[in-house]
Amino acid sequence: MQFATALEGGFRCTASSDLDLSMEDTSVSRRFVVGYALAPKKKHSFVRPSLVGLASDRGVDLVPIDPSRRVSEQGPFDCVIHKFYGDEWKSQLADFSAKNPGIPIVDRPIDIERLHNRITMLQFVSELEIPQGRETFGIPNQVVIYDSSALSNTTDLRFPIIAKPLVADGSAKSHKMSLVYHREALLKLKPPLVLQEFVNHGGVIFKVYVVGNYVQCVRRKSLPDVSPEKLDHPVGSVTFSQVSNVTTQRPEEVEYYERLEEAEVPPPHFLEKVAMGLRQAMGLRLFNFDMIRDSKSSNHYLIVDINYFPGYAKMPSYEKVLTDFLCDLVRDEKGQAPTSSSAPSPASSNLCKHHEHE
Ligand SMILES: Nc1ncnc2c1ncn2[C@@H]1O[C@H](COP(=O)(O)OP(=O)(O)OP(=O)(O)O)[C@@H](O)[C@H]1O
Ligand SMILES: O=P(O)(O)O[C@H]1[C@H](OP(=O)(O)O)[C@@H](OP(=O)(O)O)[C@@H](O)[C@@H](O)[C@@H]1OP(=O)(O)O
Ligand SMILES: [Mg+2]
Repeated sequence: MQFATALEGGFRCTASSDLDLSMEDTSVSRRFVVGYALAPKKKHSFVRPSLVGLASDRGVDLVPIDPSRRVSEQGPFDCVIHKFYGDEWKSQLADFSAKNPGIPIVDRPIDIERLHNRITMLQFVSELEIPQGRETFGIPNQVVIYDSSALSNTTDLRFPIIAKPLVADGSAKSHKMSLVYHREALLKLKPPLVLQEFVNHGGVIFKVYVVGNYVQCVRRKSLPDVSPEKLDHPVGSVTFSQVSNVTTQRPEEVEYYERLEEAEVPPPHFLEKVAMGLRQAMGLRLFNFDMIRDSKSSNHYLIVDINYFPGYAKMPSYEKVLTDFLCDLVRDEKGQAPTSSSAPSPASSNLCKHHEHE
């Protein structure tokens, strides 16, 4: 049974058994060290002074891991968070884990890897067994293409189609997509690809951020709808990349952004069900998913993408949400709370309490 708590636009789903847990009885005072392994760009965007400061005030020190050295020779860490790709990194973590079996690694590379392939990624959504209520969800019709010869054999899909690289490994190439208006244009694409039906959705995408049991939905810019007339597009296809990450607003887009801010977000109880279902199915605690509302049916939603360790800094109050998560993680693993630098007595420290925001 889950509970949802309204919190600054997001909500926290709490397993009922967690509700009795109290942080008041911490008997040992000590600080906790969270090691983080992130690429420079991610480190810059995520490990902001505001996060480091809040975590530190709550007894958690964020310490960088140098990926070029053995992880097991760094630290000691009470927990590791990471976003890196490749076998070398995986074997580093395996070595660390073997030597430090009690230290949580968020999350397991084997679970993260399923998000690096756009087919296995969305299989989680298709397999989710959640009683569908007023709101329903699914994924767009899609096929995987391994070979150019298969490009002429995609009669099951309706145009326009989005062609996405099969591999989603964080490289610039893996974000390069094409919106394809007609069949001849398909033949120019380079497999391996996923061809996905483009679904008109009013130009708004919902990014649903999950941090453990916490869920927050934000609206973002998306591709505009394609009218039937536009299918006669002379160009055949257009390429685009990371539309939802665009930060500059052009003057002619003022009206669009006003509408974006007013777009109705999916109901919290629905988001909670999908988010917690995915969290459980994937075994991941740090991710977001991109969801669009089908313009043809006001209650039908499609999940088009799932990202591991997304750009949390773009989420309002991310410092608090992430600090709560790290405090809970340490508490759950160690059975004790970290000690706040500003709270002299551990007994008086309830800074990591589950429901302090209520
Ligand atoms: N099936 C679809 N129908 C309509 N629009 C779509 C569809 N799939 C993707 N889009 C649009 O294309 C954008 C990019 O798609 P997607 O999220 O799969 O790419 P990505 O590069 O992995 O994104 P991210 O930046 O989130 O990692 C989405 O944000 C959305 O605007
Ligand atoms: O660029 P940002 O940090 O904001 O985060 C983006 C993140 O880039 P980074 O992890 O390399 O930083 C992307 O990861 P890769 O697919 O490239 O691995 C992907 O998760 C996007 O969806 C994130 O944007 P958001 O979905 O939150 O808008
Ligand atoms: Mg996306």
